[in-house]
Amino acid sequence: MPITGEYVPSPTSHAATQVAEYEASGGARNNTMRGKPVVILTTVGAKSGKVRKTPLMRVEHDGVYAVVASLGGAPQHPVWYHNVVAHPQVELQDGAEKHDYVAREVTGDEKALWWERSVAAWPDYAEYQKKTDREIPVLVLERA
Ligand SMILES: C[C@H](OP(=O)(O)OC[C@@H](O)[C@@H](O)[C@@H](O)Cn1c2nc(=O)[nH]c(=O)c-2cc2ccc(O)cc21)C(=O)N[C@@H](CCC(=O)N[C@@H](CCC(=O)O)C(=O)O)C(=O)O
Repeated sequence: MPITGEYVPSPTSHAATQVAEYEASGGARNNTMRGKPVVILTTVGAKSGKVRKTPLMRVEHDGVYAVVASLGGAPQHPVWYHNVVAHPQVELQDGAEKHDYVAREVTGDEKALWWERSVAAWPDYAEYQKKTDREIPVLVLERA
């Protein structure tokens, strides 16, 4: 079910700009970070109910995606993580394709597998985890 409601762009200008250009070009422009592919996650605000869109590194395996709430290894989770926990029905745009997904946080062996896939896609995740005592959450997104 597509997410509807008032879209409020990120206050982080580079993120808001990346979302705008990515969406306006059907995923053809501003779709990478240092040459690696980026996806756009659409969530519903946990408190505001507003529509939020967040550029994230692309982690995918057999049509299943993972999103990594790294925030560069900051001590706190990114705000979008709380949105996904509160409203697991999300949308993800990967290039020209945008679909509905249901997100769930993974733990244990499943998290270890997806963490390996995440670091393979974006090696900096390993550095981020070394920077913080916070365990960086990984959420798996399966087609709704
Ligand atoms: C600044 C803040 O952003 P955030 O949700 O914490 O997300 C921070 C970053 O993760 C976000 O900027 C990412 O896009 C950064 N980022 C990545 N961040 C990651 O965590 N992982 C990545 O893999 C990643 C890749 C990436 C690639 C390209 C790029 O340009 C950015 C990338 C924000 O949007 N705050 C809003 C609130 C947003 C919000 O969702 N509010 C909720 C409240 C939620 C609550 O407080 O419970 C609501 O509306 O109800 C505000 O202050 O108005």
